[in-house]
Amino acid sequence: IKPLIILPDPILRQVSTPVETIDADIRRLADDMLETMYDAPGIGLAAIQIGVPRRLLVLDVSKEGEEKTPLVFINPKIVKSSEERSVYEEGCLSIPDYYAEVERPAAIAVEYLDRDGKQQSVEADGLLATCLQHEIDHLNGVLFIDYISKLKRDMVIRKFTKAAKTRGAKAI
Ligand SMILES: O=C(O)C[C@@H](Cc1ccccc1)[C@H](O)SCc1ccccc1
Ligand SMILES: [Zn+2]
Repeated sequence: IKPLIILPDPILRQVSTPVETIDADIRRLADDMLETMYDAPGIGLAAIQIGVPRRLLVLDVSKEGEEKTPLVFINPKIVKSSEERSVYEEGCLSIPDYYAEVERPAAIAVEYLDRDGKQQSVEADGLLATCLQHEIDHLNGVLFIDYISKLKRDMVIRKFTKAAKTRGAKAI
């Protein structure tokens, strides 16, 4: 289980670089990310959220009590987005306990490499489409609070900046 990077850490704003070779190290990183995600608990996690600026994300949108379906997306690319849009109340493991409604394309097509380095493509809608777009945003240094009003975003950043100071103080 790896420590999560929390707002306002500037690492979250980095653009992650493509994965060159899919080897045992990348597969171990993906497994570490899945373990960290399940522990949070969350339904998605991008490598940057544990401080690794690589274009790799994991997700599992299976429901409670259902068979787990962990998915690994390497160098994902959105190749199609529907005109139709949907709204979800989103959260983020890097912005704990803050939720806001975000509107995104309702359906997308994504091309990516799987954990064996095999080229894959998937058509997604519903929560999978929302989660995939949320995670791919992370790979580009974009956070879901970038879709809310500037007023609200500045309030959230101010709140987390203050908390970071007190957290730092406590550490001392
Ligand atoms: O990337 C993350 O921080 C994990 C996100 C993924 C996510 C955000 C919004 C909508 C869907 C997925 C979540 O914090 S995981 C926690 C969670 C679980 C169910 C629904 C919403 C958020
Ligand atoms: Zn997030």
